[in-house]
Amino acid sequence: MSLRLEGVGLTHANGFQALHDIDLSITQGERVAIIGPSGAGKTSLLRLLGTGLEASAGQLQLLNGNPAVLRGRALRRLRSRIGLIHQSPPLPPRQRVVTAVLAGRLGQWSLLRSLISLCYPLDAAGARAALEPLDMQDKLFTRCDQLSGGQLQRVGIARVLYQRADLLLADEPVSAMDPVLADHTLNLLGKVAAERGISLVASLHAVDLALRHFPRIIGLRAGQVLFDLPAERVTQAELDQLYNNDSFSESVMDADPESVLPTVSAKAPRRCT
Ligand SMILES: Nc1ncnc2c1ncn2[C@@H]1O[C@H](COP(=O)(O)OP(=O)(O)OP(=O)(O)O)[C@@H](O)[C@H]1O
Repeated sequence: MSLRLEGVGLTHANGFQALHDIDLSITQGERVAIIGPSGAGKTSLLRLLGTGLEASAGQLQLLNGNPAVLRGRALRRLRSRIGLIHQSPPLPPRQRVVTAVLAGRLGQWSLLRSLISLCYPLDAAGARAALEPLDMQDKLFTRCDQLSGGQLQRVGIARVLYQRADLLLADEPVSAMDPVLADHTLNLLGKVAAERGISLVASLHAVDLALRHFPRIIGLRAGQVLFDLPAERVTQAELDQLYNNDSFSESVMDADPESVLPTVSAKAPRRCT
């Protein structure tokens, strides 16, 4: 069992309850996409699974450990086994790509080795190997503040690949990538997870990518699981219910079509002739 949640709730520091009574089991090796409207709680759930936030109710088991009772070295060891891919990787702007990737193993190295690696890359070949499948090897010594959003996301992914985590969590991992790169990157993550027999849990706004790359889909809405289904059983009706937004659909319905259409078509990409 990679993870199990029983009656889990999450209340943020300001008192807002982002997750309600979540029951969920993900077995070793499963690949699961979490989809749902903006504000549904996808990031909150992934941060909880990444031990960045603590559940305010219920029980959470991660890689057979209970993060709520772990402290000090035991908690650090659990964290070092979880690879968290951020939508916007929090990388120091002046850091070189090689150092950012090698930081994936800081939690597994001794303090001395970690400090040396931060100043002098001890395993540049390992970092290059992690960057290669993402076509980023030529940026090995580039500073992070000289990368595009999609390139930064790929560095964040290379860092987690280098980490060799036992559980992969990804929050909108391809949101800044073009469609071809996004497809390639999700293929790669799925392949790595399958080869290593580890679970991959990713939040995605692109429903087509979720359905294509993940065998199991969890629909999250207003902090609750609306459905948890094999990808082939997710229907259009389920998606309509998941993304239903009364305020927007009413305002679009009420609007004069003439006033809406020109705005939409003005944004649409044009074919080259
Ligand atoms: N640190 C925080 N403090 C207080 N409320 C928060 C915090 N982080 C998120 N929230 C609230 O929790 C709810 C869920 O937010 P979350 O970021 O998990 O949603 P999401 O599904 O990832 O959204 P999006 O798709 O827009 O990224 C939102 O209403 C948000 O305002």
